[in-house]
Amino acid sequence: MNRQQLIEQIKTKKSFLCVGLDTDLKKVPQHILNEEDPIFSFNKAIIDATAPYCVSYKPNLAFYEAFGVKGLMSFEKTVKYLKENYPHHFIIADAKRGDIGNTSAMYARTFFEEYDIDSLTVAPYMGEDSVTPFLGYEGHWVILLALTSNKGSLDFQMTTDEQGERLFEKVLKKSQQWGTKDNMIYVVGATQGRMFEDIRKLAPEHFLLVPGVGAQGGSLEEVCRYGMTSDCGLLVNSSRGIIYASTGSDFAEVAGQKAKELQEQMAVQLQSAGVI
Ligand SMILES: O=c1ccn([C@@H]2O[C@H](COP(=O)(O)O)[C@@H](O)[C@H]2O)c(=O)[nH]1
Repeated sequence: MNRQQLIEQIKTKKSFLCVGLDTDLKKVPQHILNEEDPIFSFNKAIIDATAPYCVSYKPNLAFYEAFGVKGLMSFEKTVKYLKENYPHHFIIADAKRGDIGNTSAMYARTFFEEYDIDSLTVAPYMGEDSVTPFLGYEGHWVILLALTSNKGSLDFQMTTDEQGERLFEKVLKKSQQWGTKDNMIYVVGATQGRMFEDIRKLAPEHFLLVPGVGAQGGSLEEVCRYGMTSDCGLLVNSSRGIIYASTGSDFAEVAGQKAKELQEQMAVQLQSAGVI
């Protein structure tokens, strides 16, 4: 999916919601565990219930790899289900990859050729040759970690050099020599609040993937106030806040309601920013 198509989807659906498929068998309703492929069954129900309200899905690979080959098969089935039934939803593989060049090239092959997923999260800290192998795929995106939602973002990302430049700022500047707003998105945690102002000084037009609304307590309103652009420029993720809103037999219905609530708040933000 290219940038223009993503923007069209956001405007049509009045939503920039990304539903996180962090499927944890310890948290899914009991009856799902009787299914042949419980992870896929859970995902399918969540996807069918939330698809009208979101533009994107983000399976986090950790939740699939934790179950070895079986987990990867559930991941593959989920991606295939999305592509066949909801081809206009932007798929993010949250795998936080990145290695020396030839190894990154194999990761790129996995996600962009084998699975043909729209985008992949990548860690920037091994530098240019670890990121550029992901950038040669038309219609596919690198989502580079810039300023993450966790407390540990203070440990490295917020540290400054002698000139007072913070490490996340260096990442934003340097990486724009490798990729463009048409193939690179940055991760900025919703918990970073007003820091979106600083991010926008360096990346005024890039899309931002924003995890941290919901379970981590980030504010959608604040993210929009400081981070929204005239094209929206945001994909806001919620995983646990949607998919585990109910652990009963009504889990999918309640997930749909939660996604709808977020979509309605997003429509208000898009309208007041003049995006729609
Ligand atoms: O800075 C980051 C980068 C990635 N994540 C991931 O996003 C989701 C958030 O899940 P919630 O349940 O909505 O908190 C999860 O997959 C994280 O690994 C992040 O939270 N922060």
